[in-house]
Amino acid sequence: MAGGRWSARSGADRRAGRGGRPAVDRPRQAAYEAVAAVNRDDAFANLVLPAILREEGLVGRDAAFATELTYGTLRHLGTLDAILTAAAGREVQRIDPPVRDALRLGAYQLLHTRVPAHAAVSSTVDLVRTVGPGATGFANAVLREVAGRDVDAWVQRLAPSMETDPIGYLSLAYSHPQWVVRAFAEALGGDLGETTRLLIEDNERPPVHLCARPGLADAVELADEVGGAPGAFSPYAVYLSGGAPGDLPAVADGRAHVQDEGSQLVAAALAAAPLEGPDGRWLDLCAGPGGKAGLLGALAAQRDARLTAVEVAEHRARLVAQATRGLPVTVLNTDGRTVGQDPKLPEEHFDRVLVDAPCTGLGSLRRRPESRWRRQPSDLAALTRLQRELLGAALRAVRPGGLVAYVTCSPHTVETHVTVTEAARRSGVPVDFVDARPLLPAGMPGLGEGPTVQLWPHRHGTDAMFLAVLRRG
Ligand SMILES: C[S@@+](CC[C@H](N)C(=O)[O-])C[C@H]1O[C@@H](n2cnc3c(N)ncnc32)[C@H](O)[C@@H]1O
Repeated sequence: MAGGRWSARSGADRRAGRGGRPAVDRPRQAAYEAVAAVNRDDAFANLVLPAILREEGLVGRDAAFATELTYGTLRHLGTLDAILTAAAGREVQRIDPPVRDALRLGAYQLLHTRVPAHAAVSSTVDLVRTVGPGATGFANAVLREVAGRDVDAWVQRLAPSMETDPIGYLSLAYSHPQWVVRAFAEALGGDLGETTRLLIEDNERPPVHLCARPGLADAVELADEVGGAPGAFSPYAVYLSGGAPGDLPAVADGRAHVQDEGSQLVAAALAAAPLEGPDGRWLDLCAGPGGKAGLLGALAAQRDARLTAVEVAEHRARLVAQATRGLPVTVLNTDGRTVGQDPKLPEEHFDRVLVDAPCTGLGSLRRRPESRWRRQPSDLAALTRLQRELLGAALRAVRPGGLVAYVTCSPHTVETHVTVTEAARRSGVPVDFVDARPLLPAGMPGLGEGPTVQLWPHRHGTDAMFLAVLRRG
């Protein structure tokens, strides 16, 4: 990622106005730098923003405001761009990129925050003065036009009708690419009301969840310790109300790790599935950075089992080793598809296998504000091929009678149902679906007809994790 490039000019140079007076306040400057790095350099907001906040020495309310502006602007980019195009009278893509990013931040403040309109306009014009000095008059005029309506009125003016073009309407109104809206609607059985609730949830700030590692921490006690609340579904989950989770002693000393509750549930489901015969050899075929391996490793420790955690990317394999220190886990930095070729990955050897496959990540858009704009439908072909190959390798690795859990953090049916059905069909081994619903906590609502399970942000407060559990015959 190219996040380091944001600081090519010093903060003082960028901020100095006439007479050395700081022209732009530091949180807005930081948000601008982050949004520009994401749009210009393909940086990731969750990596670049913390670096900028550190470099600028922003903490507390200033850091929170910069974060809100950055994430909000990136999430709402589609709607903001449509509005800016209309307000500017020209395609937003034809506006000079630094001025365009400043306008996006200004429009976000006008339409989605309580910042008074005059402050949003004047601070953005100040910003434009430093990044595109010839465009201050243009920026002022565009933002005054934007400020003339609230966001609902803009959507009403610009979006197609919900009756004749529901996907187009939802895409513009809730700032998701059309192909993503279509994929969500399909995965939700065509229910556009539910699709709308999902899109709204995707634009919210996601909560931080901790996983209290079984045998090392208790969720209720950990919730008391960190001032959080025990999770609604996972017995290991703790909901944090705020603050930096990395600073918590429980995380620093390995009793807990940061992990979405949905990820906890699908990993724990593999461990909970009934199994006859030996149960000591567990395999995680796509382990980096080690969230699910951390939970499975802790469960393995309680059951005298050992987890082999495979990760193809070297730096991510190192993260897995860090995340599983002290647990009965062997980390292999290799390609999971080498089952049967790598002596450490023999065929018909493992009792329980997790394939947490690389995917589009459309189920965790809340956490990665830029990813909805970066992902393309054309990504699907290569990803689904890799998913099929990895699931095929898992089915070779598992012993007859053993279990394979196939997991994605995407609800796209091509990555979920189609991949599982195709991989099982091509595997050449007998495979049965295990009903995954009873493997999740009793009473969990909205789990559908089975045998697979799809979790949803708007139904469960989790990422949209998909789970299929297969038993090799
Ligand atoms: C969705 S992530 C896994 C997340 C992880 N299970 C966790 O809970 O932290 C998929 C991982 O698979 C890895 N990967 C991609 N292709 C692979 C392959 N052929 N063999 C093994 N790992 C692979 C990626 O580098 C990435 O770290």
